Amino acid sequence: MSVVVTNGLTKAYGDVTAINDLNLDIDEGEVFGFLGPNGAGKSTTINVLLDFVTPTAGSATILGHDTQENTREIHRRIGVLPEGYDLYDRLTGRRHIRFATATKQADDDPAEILERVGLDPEDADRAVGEYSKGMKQRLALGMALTGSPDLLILDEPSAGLDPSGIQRMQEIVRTEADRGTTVFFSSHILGQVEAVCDRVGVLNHGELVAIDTIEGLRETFGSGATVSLELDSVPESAVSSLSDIDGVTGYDINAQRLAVQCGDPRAKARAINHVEGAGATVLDIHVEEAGLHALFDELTGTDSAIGEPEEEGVIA
Ligand SMILES: Nc1ncnc2c1ncn2[C@@H]1O[C@H](COP(=O)(O)OP(=O)(O)OP(=O)(O)O)[C@@H](O)[C@H]1O
Repeated sequence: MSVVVTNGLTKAYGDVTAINDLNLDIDEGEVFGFLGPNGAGKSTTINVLLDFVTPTAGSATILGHDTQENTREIHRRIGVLPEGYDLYDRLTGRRHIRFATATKQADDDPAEILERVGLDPEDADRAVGEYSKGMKQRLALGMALTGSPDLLILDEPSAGLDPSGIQRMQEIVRTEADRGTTVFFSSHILGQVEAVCDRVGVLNHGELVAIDTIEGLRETFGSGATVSLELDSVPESAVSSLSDIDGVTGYDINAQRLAVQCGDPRAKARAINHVEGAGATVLDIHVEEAGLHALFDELTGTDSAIGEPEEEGVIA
């Protein structure tokens, strides 16, 4: 069953087209990564889905309801972790969860939810004004989880989280999906999306430039792999016609090591057979798949290495 559907969804702010003719169809239980650099239109899409912003053209449905007509019913059945959430400094974490639970007319145990997002029982009774950024983010995720939502909309869910918080958040996302919840996971961090998402839509300047699984994107955009062969010798005949092999896009020679760039997965075996056919003995093989960075740089025309935190790829 389709849970999120957009048809030609478009939103312009004056001369700026924030999203243009967006067509999405996201299934029940799917974790859908919505990936794009800053200003791509991710938050605008979420704001339109939540009916906080009126589209200029097109329409959208969530759980079969028109987003502009059945807003109340939709909001009752979804959990949202927005980018700039509002928390009340003077209220405790527990009160926030109680408030979210009451709004959804649910009966969640606040202690269970707080434990799930990794907030200690002592912190549950502290005023949120004393919380760190990561603790606030955990609480906001907990609020989104109340009422066992059919759809979770998460905007940059890892913001402010430490590595264990990120791991916990990712586990929650997968657990929710396993129980049938659809997750709309918006982020500009490649590693996050790759770690949890079944499918990815890449947004750039308001346009959906690709939509597929990560593996599918790799195949379609042919970012390929480099096969490094350690040889006993590098006969001239082994390299002279290497570029003629279907799917081989280039090569480098460094002493006895031959690195062959393959745009097509099948080219790897062809290159090895070719080299052996020319009389060389392959002593060792190392295959390096093209990084996701190259793939997304290609899709968005950005340099994802810029502003990259230690372990994450960021499109910036
Ligand atoms: N209220 C607004 N008024 C005018 N322009 C806006 C408004 N909101 C968004 N925009 C413009 O729409 C475009 C898309 O912005 P949006 O916030 O949706 O991007 P994003 O992908 O969420 O970016 P980020 O990753 O930085 O949060 C940008 O060019 C932005 O300047």
